[in-house]
Amino acid sequence: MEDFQSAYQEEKARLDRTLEEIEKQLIALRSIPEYTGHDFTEQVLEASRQSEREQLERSFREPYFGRLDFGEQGKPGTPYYIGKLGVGDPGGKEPIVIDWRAPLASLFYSFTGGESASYEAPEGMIEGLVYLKRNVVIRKGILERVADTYNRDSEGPAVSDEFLVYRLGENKDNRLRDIVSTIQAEQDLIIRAAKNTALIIQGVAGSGKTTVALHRLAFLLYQYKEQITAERMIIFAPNHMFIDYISEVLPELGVGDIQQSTYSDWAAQILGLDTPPQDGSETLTHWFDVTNTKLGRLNDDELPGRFKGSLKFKGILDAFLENIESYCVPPLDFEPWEGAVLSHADILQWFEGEYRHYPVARRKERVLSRIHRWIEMELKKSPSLAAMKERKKKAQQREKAYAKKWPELEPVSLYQELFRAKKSMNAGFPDMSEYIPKSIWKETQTYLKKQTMKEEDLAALLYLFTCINEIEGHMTFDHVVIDEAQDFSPFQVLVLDRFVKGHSFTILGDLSQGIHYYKGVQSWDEMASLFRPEETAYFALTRSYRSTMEIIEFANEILKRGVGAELLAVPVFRSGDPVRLQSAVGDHRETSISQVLEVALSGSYRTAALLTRTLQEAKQLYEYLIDQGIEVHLIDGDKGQYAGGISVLPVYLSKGLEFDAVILTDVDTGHYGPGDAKLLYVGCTRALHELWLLHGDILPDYISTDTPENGL
Ligand SMILES: Nc1ncnc2c1ncn2[C@@H]1O[C@H](COP(=O)(O)OP(=O)(O)OP(=O)(O)O)[C@@H](O)[C@H]1O
Repeated sequence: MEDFQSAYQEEKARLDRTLEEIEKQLIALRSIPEYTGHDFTEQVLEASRQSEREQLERSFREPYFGRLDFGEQGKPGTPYYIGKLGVGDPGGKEPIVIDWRAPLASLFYSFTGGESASYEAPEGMIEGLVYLKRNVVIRKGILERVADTYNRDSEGPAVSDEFLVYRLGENKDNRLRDIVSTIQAEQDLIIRAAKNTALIIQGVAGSGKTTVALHRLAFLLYQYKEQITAERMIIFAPNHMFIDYISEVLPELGVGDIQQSTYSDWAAQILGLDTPPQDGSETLTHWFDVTNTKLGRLNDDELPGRFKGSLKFKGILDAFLENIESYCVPPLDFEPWEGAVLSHADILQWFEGEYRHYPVARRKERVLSRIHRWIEMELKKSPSLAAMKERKKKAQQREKAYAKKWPELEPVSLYQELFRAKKSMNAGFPDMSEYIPKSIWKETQTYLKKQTMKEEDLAALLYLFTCINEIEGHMTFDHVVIDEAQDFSPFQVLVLDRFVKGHSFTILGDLSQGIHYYKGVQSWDEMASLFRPEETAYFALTRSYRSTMEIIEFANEILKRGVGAELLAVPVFRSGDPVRLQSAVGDHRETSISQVLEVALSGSYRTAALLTRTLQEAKQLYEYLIDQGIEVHLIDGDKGQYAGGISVLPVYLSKGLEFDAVILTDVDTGHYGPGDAKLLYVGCTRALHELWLLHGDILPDYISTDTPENGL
């Protein structure tokens, strides 16, 4: 207690000094009048002062969160303070606060106890001793908590989890938060991994994948500031609501302007489509239909998403395009008017000779504009103005007709051509129908005729785009994050790689949460095979930070029994209430649900979710609760924003989100079949503190009934 008091006093004094210094710097900066003129250099200087002012203001509220006492070999320990942003000392050599991304700060995360410690600095490996690792909580400039997670002078060599457990026990608000003060060593390795690598991360539910990926972006921007820009980095997330849910982490880390998109939105923009095809609620309802027991047992050739996401489909497109150059140029001379002839041989020479370095769509464009210029030159040779006019009119019509004889070199038209019936295909294109499963070929042909497309077609369309067009500089990325990557297909990633410099990817997901069995991957080897071994690195995160031990153990049991999974989540030692099973059938179903909701929310929890099996049930429950005067939000897959509070949603839409309390309804064999263990696993692992399962008569056999029934 005495130690704690003195540590608190010591930190209080240090905080006062730091705040004083920050204030001094702020006053100095604010005293410089704001520049509003037109001189470019001055404008740049003003922008930099403005950003410095904003950073100092943020540092003033929370200057740092950690202290590390470190001494190089043979030297005594020096205290270093680590914050979300570094604060320089105009008068001294050492910064007052070290940015969490700086090399020395890595020790704060990677040091897990033991005799010596080292970190990689620009000048080489630095070795020494860690004397103290201390967490401090400062809110609005006030010191709230001091907790030592390692002290060389006290008993026990390892770094304690106490502060982490305290942090995890807090209730969450509506958005995902940064974790700079408690990044764990295994997460830090991922955050600081080298840029030009395709990182593939398999992480159990709640292992911090999304959070870590966002921190990695902030790190890369700091570490490679000369080579990369925020605008050229992108996070692909499963839907707009998820983008909204994660939207506060990067600004909190002082990083803005990173693009956040769904694959569909991005693809639509590249392809110039007016509306991006989405996996809307209609498609999801189809694939998550409880009554269709056949759905979970279809093979890849019966699942359009998996077939069109496979490298086999890419092979079909390659074969389709293989000879495209040979049938691009129409096999005839061009004659704009009688007597003026541009031979087929000349046109071919332009297309296959002079312009051969360009992609085909560009070559077509170049050849056609050269023909146009040739016409203009020829027109000038006309014997009279009247003859010239006459020729021009004719030439315009014939030029148009000639251009139409060229195949349309545009991704959507080519894709439609691929699915066209043999008899109506344009000359030269090979018939690939025998290589595409009949049902998929027919279905795709039908909707393409109606000028509609599905999300599953986007990888192929983008691939066609990259085969016939050049990828311009403004389309490329310095780094790409793919979240929920188990739902991405190898073909999607292969196409994306064409837009990414140096295969700089962070690909993260959890195969145990692969509930969209109709698309995505079943093994990470499918992704790794897209890159050379030296370009990839694989990480596994097995520790789960979100839920209590009771919830993790319960969810693990579902995976063990339901899918025979062996790689299970290891909980952080944070204990809570037991998972509760509660019968809620027939007439009592709805009243039980609202009673449980009341109990679950009687504490200090801020967010709760009612997870139903289907969208239809979510809608009904939502109506019922609204009628009861309870304020709830329906999440139906089409919403762009996450409102927090109490949410009602089908379990398959809960992926990626988390809630203080989760109530799963209708957990019985009527709603969850033998193939639905992963779906329930996803639902259960959304809960931070409390989990309730409301059920009918027979529970699925992968639910552990060791958990006692808890009457209300
Ligand atoms: N080192 C950490 N310190 C504190 N909290 C952490 C840490 N790592 C993760 N968390 C918390 O754990 C929760 C889960 O994190 P996140 O959503 O990033 O995990 P995930 O692996 O993407 O989850 P899922 O796949 O289940 O959606 C979040 O509340 C996050 O703040």
